[in-house]
Amino acid sequence: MNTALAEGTLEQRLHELAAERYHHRHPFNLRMHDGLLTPAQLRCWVLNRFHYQRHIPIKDAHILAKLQDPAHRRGWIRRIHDHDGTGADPGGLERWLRLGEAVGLHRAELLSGEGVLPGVRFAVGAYVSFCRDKSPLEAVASSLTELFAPDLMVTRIAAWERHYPWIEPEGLRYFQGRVGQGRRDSREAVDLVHLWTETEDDHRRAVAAFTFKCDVLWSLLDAVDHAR
Ligand SMILES: O=C(O)c1cc(C(=O)O)c2c(n1)C(=O)C(=O)c1cc(C(=O)O)[nH]c1-2
Repeated sequence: MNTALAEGTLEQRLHELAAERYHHRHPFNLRMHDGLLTPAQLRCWVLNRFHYQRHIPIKDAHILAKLQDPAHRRGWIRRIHDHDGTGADPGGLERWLRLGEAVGLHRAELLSGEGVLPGVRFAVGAYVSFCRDKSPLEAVASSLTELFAPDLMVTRIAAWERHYPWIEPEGLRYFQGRVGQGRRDSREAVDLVHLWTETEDDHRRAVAAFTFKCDVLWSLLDAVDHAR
């Protein structure tokens, strides 16, 4: 496959798919951005998203174990540090716990995992299993939804500041820090996917992995949206 052509085609296809299927279009996110969620609904989202969040370093450890090149492992291991913390940085999971407190949850509630909805458990479990069982190309390609997460977080930060002033500003720190990390991580993942995409079939599998991940994120929000 012509490399330049393949790179342009892959990114174009991901943008087309994201426009249809990425969770920025989910009705729950649209209501969040319009300021229509109750405090209880926002708390439900934060608690259930923590279940996703705490499994990100676990799925990244599965990916790390597949990488043969030390330079690739050196890059990927940073993702685990970003979430779990290192040195003076408490890490993204700790910032998410503080987000929980800012919306009125106790960190013990988040850490216990009680209250995680069945649909969220299934969606997150499917993502971890996918990264454990599939090829490095597919596992890394499934992270490419992160190409679209930073813009969504910028929208979310503005919407929270405007519509939910009862949330302590400290709660926004996770998203504020994640915008830059997400841009960097997704560019690195794009480079790896390009490196490993040699055939039409590789291209098809990368696109399928991205589509699967859009469905994971969408299913998670479906479960939260239907919670009573
Ligand atoms: O808040 C969001 O909308 C959102 C989306 C995504 C994503 O698109 O996968 C991630 C995150 N946040 C996030 O915070 C995060 O750490 C993250 C890691 C990954 C991944 O697949 O490796 N996605 C995402």
